[in-house]
Amino acid sequence: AVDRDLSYCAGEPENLVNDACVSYATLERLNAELRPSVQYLTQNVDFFTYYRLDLYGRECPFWSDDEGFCGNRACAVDVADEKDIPESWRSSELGKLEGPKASQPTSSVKKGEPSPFRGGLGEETAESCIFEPNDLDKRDYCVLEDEFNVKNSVYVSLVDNPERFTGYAGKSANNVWRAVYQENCFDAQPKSQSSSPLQAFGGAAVPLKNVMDRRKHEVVGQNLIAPPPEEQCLEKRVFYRVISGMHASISMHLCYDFLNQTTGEWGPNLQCYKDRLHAYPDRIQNMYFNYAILLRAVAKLRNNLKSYTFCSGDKRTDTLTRKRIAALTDGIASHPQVFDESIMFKDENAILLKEDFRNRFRNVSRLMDCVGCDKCRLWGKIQTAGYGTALKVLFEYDENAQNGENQTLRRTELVALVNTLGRLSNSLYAFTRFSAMIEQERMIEEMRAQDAFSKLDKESRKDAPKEEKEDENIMKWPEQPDLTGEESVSELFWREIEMITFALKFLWKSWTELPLKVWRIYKWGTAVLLDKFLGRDRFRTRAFPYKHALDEL
Ligand SMILES: Cc1cc2nc3c(=O)[nH]c(=O)nc-3n(C[C@H](O)[C@H](O)[C@H](O)COP(=O)(O)OP(=O)(O)OC[C@H]3O[C@@H](n4cnc5c(N)ncnc54)[C@H](O)[C@@H]3O)c2cc1C
Repeated sequence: AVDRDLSYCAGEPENLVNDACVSYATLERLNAELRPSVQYLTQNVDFFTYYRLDLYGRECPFWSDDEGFCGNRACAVDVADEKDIPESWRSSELGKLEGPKASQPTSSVKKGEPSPFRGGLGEETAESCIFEPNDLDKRDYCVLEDEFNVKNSVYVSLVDNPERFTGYAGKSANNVWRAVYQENCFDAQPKSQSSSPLQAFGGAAVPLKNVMDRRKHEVVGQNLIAPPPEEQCLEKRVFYRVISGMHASISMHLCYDFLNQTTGEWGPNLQCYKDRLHAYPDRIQNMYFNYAILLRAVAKLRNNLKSYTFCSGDKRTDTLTRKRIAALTDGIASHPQVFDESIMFKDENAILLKEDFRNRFRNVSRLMDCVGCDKCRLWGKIQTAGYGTALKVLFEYDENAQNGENQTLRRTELVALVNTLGRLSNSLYAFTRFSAMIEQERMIEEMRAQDAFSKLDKESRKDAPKEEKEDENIMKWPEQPDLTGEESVSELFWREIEMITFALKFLWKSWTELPLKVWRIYKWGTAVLLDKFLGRDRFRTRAFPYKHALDEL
């Protein structure tokens, strides 16, 4: 087990997060600075607090798992009432659309092109507010929610459905995690579509048995799949870090917002944290790594988001939302870059490797339909979409492109990206809280040990002979070096003064203690006489209270 103070946060450059260009300490500082901004966006700004998704309509494309469904109340999702949603996002508005190609004003739709929409949207509703293409763009790293699918999609308030402990566990959860990690088993030579254990996106679903046969990749021990060795290429290491960091962040949340089944109260569960994360510093490192790549992706969107249409139906709200997100992107951009994506996908296999990477990540996002708990599925989908969007921005976007050259993010992507950053920000915060609890626990244990020691010490002093204790009260003559005959007058004078002072103190002490001593001697004498009179021989063992003084004489 690694404690925070052993390997983390001691400053740069020794404590860099592997494969990122930033230390733990810097990421923690950044999080302290940016957290209020991220919290505000994800808790208070409508654009980021509602997510539209097909929560119940999609079947797991890889296996059938009828028994894996979680029936706990904590697994349920409260669906938002459409009345609470800005008008331009409602089904009635979405229903007016036909095509998938509506675009943000900054995208590459050329002037004079026919409108992609069939129905009139009303003056207040920009086309860009309602688009959500339902076909996969070749640059996408995840299979996005089809917001355009009016029939099956629902709006969910992310504030009312926080990610936390649900009790979802067992075979179903384990199967999903196992399949997610198996996406990391890249072949030696990247292939474009078919090298994934689940078959790349678009391929036929593979039965679970085949997926499970891949267990040969596993190591017996801590992780479901061994992390790729350091000598493996950066891209494969990054893939693993992203999924392991996401898993760690989910575990962090369920441990931090845990249901105490005895008291019915929600709160941090330190043992849960110890079991799942504290003992595995690599998992925590991957969580920090994810925070770094999310920060970099959001910073890269800085220019892009300046002209984004937020579609609340109210221009003032849109302007405020834009200002809020600009405060976040500017805040990140005011610090040195924390991750350098430009060094990835550079060698001769780059194109195939990137396609393989993308297909595998799409499969991870599709696996979220196999999660048997609604709440977990909701947050699983948001986070895979958030990481998918971050990867797309990192590897497909040009930071310095002019308006319109980069593909504009869909609402689903941007909401997922910012909420995933919010999740990681919370995870880092929870990590510092858990670390503080562990430190507190260590200090309490130390104090207990000290307490036990001093009790033992007291006991042994109690058993020591009384005379020794009383010796402490004896005044000792000041120690003075022997006279050599060469002392100066002033030295002799001060020696004398010291002796006189001591003698005066001694006299004072003797006089002030005299009544107490007389009382003690009187008590001792009467007790001895009484014992003698009663014929008891206890007086023989009764020590004279000033025996030591007599001994000295
Ligand atoms: C997508 C998804 C979302 C979920 N969301 C929630 C939720 O919101 N609330 C909730 O209560 N439960 C949620 N769960 C369930 C939760 O993640 C666990 O699966 C469950 O609590 C059982 O935990 P476990 O101890 O069996 O280990 P799991 O977390 O299931 O892990 C399985 C195995 O993976 C390995 N492993 C664990 N963490 C890492 C890591 N970071 N890096 C590498 N390897 C690792 C270990 O070998 C471990 O034994 C979710 C599950 C999934 C698949």
